[in-house]
Amino acid sequence: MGLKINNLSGGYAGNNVLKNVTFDVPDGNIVALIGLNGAGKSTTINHIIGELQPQMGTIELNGINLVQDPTGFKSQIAYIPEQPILYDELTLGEHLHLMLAAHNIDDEIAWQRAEQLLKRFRLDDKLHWLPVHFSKGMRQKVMLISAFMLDAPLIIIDEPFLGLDTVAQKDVVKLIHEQANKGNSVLMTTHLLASAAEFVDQFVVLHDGKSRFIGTPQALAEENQLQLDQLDDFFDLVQRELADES
Ligand SMILES: Nc1ncnc2c1ncn2[C@@H]1O[C@H](COP(=O)(O)OP(=O)(O)OP(=O)(O)O)[C@@H](O)[C@H]1O
Repeated sequence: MGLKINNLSGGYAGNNVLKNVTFDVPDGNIVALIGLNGAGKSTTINHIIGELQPQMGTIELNGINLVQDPTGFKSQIAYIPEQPILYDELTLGEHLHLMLAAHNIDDEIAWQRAEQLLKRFRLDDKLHWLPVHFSKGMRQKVMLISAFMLDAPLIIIDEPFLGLDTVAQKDVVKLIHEQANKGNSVLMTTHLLASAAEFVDQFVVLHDGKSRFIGTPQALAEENQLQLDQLDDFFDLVQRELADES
């Protein structure tokens, strides 16, 4: 089933941002939410993680409605924010244990997943390190490990490549694929359209709080008379269109 967003309108007190946003992230699919700055990507994610209350519409994950059963809904989500959130006084190991406890996961398998991820990101000998010792990219990797070890039905990643070296970026793409291959849903935001086009199933283009296009990378490229590897030019076209309209 996966994530179903139906007719979502919402935003912040006194600022209605989203207008009738509808899209799905089916099981095993990778969907990238894209749009210019201020289009409403973070606002959509804030609604999905339950930080904002919808004015209208529904958000369901595997048949569980966010408003009717917020705990059941949120227990199915792993979320990686754009800016890492770490506690200064907790070591890397303690962060991972805290995340597992918060998700009520206490099993050997989850910890084995964490150990594999630590090795993959070359942090396996740094479990005793405090955040003050981490570089920006390492902080981002801690967030990635904390989220991917949960094996959640829906993983949400805000700008997955931000601050990562090219080796780690490739690792993230592999991890995203692995999640999808297990049948989990992946929702991400990105400004790197041509790179994302290589591995996402669908793009959802948000513009001014509305979903303006939903389809495969191929379809988005064709609609805009671009090659797939030219998709980074898409927003230049949108900007030009907006300038012509005004
Ligand atoms: N806390 C807030 N209170 C009121 N309005 C907000 C708040 N956060 C964002 N907005 C407004 O909501 C609109 C959508 O912002 P949002 O952060 O969702 O955009 P975005 O697509 O994530 O942009 P970016 O690419 O810059 O991250 C913007 O007009 C913004 O000014």
